[in-house]
Amino acid sequence: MTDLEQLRWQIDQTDKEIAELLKERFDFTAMIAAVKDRDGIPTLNSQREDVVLTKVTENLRDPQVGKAITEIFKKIMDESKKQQNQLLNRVGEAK
Ligand SMILES: C=C(O[C@@H]1C=C(C(=O)O)C=C[C@H]1O)C(=O)O
Repeated sequence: MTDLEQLRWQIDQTDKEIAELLKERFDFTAMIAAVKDRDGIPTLNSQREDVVLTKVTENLRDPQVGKAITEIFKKIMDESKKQQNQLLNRVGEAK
Protein backbone atom coordinates (compact mmCIF):
# COMPACT_ATOMS: atom_id res chain seq x y z
CA MET A 1 0.00 0.00 0.00
CA THR A 2 1.29 3.48 -0.81
CA ASP A 3 1.30 6.17 1.85
CA LEU A 4 -1.76 7.72 0.22
CA GLU A 5 -3.65 4.41 0.16
CA GLN A 6 -2.73 3.75 3.79
CA LEU A 7 -3.97 7.15 4.90
CA ARG A 8 -7.18 6.77 2.87
CA TRP A 9 -7.72 3.35 4.44
CA GLN A 10 -7.44 5.01 7.85
CA ILE A 11 -9.93 7.68 6.80
CA ASP A 12 -12.34 4.95 5.67
CA GLN A 13 -12.11 3.23 9.07
CA THR A 14 -12.61 6.54 10.88
CA ASP A 15 -15.59 7.40 8.66
CA LYS A 16 -17.22 4.06 9.48
CA GLU A 17 -16.85 4.78 13.20
CA ILE A 18 -18.24 8.30 12.76
CA ALA A 19 -21.24 6.95 10.81
CA GLU A 20 -21.97 4.34 13.48
CA LEU A 21 -21.71 6.91 16.27
CA LEU A 22 -23.96 9.31 14.36
CA LYS A 23 -26.50 6.54 13.90
CA GLU A 24 -26.34 5.93 17.66
CA ARG A 25 -26.85 9.66 18.26
CA PHE A 26 -29.90 9.70 15.96
CA ASP A 27 -31.33 6.73 17.88
CA PHE A 28 -31.11 8.81 21.07
CA THR A 29 -32.60 11.92 19.47
CA ALA A 30 -35.49 9.77 18.19
CA MET A 31 -36.08 8.68 21.79
CA ILE A 32 -35.97 12.33 22.83
CA ALA A 33 -38.64 13.07 20.18
CA ALA A 34 -40.93 10.49 21.82
CA VAL A 35 -40.40 12.07 25.26
CA LYS A 36 -41.03 15.56 23.86
CA ASP A 37 -44.18 14.36 22.16
CA ARG A 38 -45.41 12.75 25.36
CA ASP A 39 -44.60 15.81 27.51
CA GLY A 40 -45.51 18.56 25.01
CA ILE A 41 -41.96 19.94 24.77
CA PRO A 42 -40.85 21.83 21.62
CA THR A 43 -38.18 20.35 19.35
CA LEU A 44 -35.82 23.33 19.54
CA ASN A 45 -33.84 24.01 22.69
CA SER A 46 -31.19 26.63 21.90
CA GLN A 47 -29.73 26.61 25.41
CA ARG A 48 -29.13 22.86 25.19
CA GLU A 49 -27.53 23.34 21.76
CA ASP A 50 -25.10 25.86 23.25
CA VAL A 51 -24.20 23.34 25.97
CA VAL A 52 -23.61 20.62 23.32
CA LEU A 53 -21.32 22.94 21.34
CA THR A 54 -19.37 23.86 24.48
CA LYS A 55 -18.94 20.22 25.53
CA VAL A 56 -17.69 19.03 22.15
CA THR A 57 -15.13 21.81 21.80
CA GLU A 58 -13.96 22.54 25.35
CA ASN A 59 -10.96 20.18 25.29
CA LEU A 60 -9.70 21.13 21.83
CA ARG A 61 -6.54 23.22 21.69
CA ASP A 62 -6.64 24.23 18.04
CA PRO A 63 -9.22 27.04 17.51
CA GLN A 64 -9.50 26.23 13.81
CA VAL A 65 -10.44 22.63 14.58
CA GLY A 66 -12.85 23.92 17.23
CA LYS A 67 -14.51 26.14 14.64
CA ALA A 68 -14.82 23.26 12.15
CA ILE A 69 -16.27 20.91 14.78
CA THR A 70 -18.73 23.60 15.88
CA GLU A 71 -20.00 23.93 12.29
CA ILE A 72 -20.27 20.16 11.90
CA PHE A 73 -22.23 19.81 15.15
CA LYS A 74 -24.57 22.64 14.15
CA LYS A 75 -25.37 20.61 11.03
CA ILE A 76 -25.78 17.41 13.04
CA MET A 77 -28.22 19.18 15.36
CA ASP A 78 -30.12 20.60 12.37
CA GLU A 79 -30.53 17.04 11.07
CA SER A 80 -31.54 15.88 14.53
CA LYS A 81 -34.29 18.54 14.68
CA LYS A 82 -35.44 17.60 11.17
CA GLN A 83 -35.61 13.96 12.23
CA GLN A 84 -37.51 14.84 15.42
CA ASN A 85 -40.00 17.01 13.54
CA GLN A 86 -40.60 14.22 11.03
CA LEU A 87 -41.24 11.76 13.86
CA LEU A 88 -43.55 14.20 15.60
CA ASN A 89 -45.42 14.92 12.36
CA ARG A 90 -45.89 11.21 11.85
CA VAL A 91 -47.86 11.02 15.07
CA GLY A 92 -49.72 14.19 14.07
CA GLU A 93 -48.24 16.58 16.59
CA ALA A 94 -45.43 18.72 15.20
CA LYS A 95 -43.84 21.01 17.78
C1 LIG B 1 -31.98 16.43 21.12
C2 LIG B 1 -32.65 17.53 21.50
O1 LIG B 1 -33.38 18.31 20.59
C3 LIG B 1 -32.78 19.34 19.80
C4 LIG B 1 -31.56 18.81 19.18
C5 LIG B 1 -30.39 18.82 19.91
C6 LIG B 1 -29.26 17.90 19.56
O2 LIG B 1 -29.30 17.29 18.47
O3 LIG B 1 -28.36 17.74 20.39
C7 LIG B 1 -30.28 19.68 21.02
C8 LIG B 1 -31.31 20.49 21.40
C9 LIG B 1 -32.57 20.59 20.65
O4 LIG B 1 -32.58 21.74 19.86
C10 LIG B 1 -32.73 17.95 22.90
O5 LIG B 1 -33.61 18.75 23.25
O6 LIG B 1 -31.90 17.48 23.71
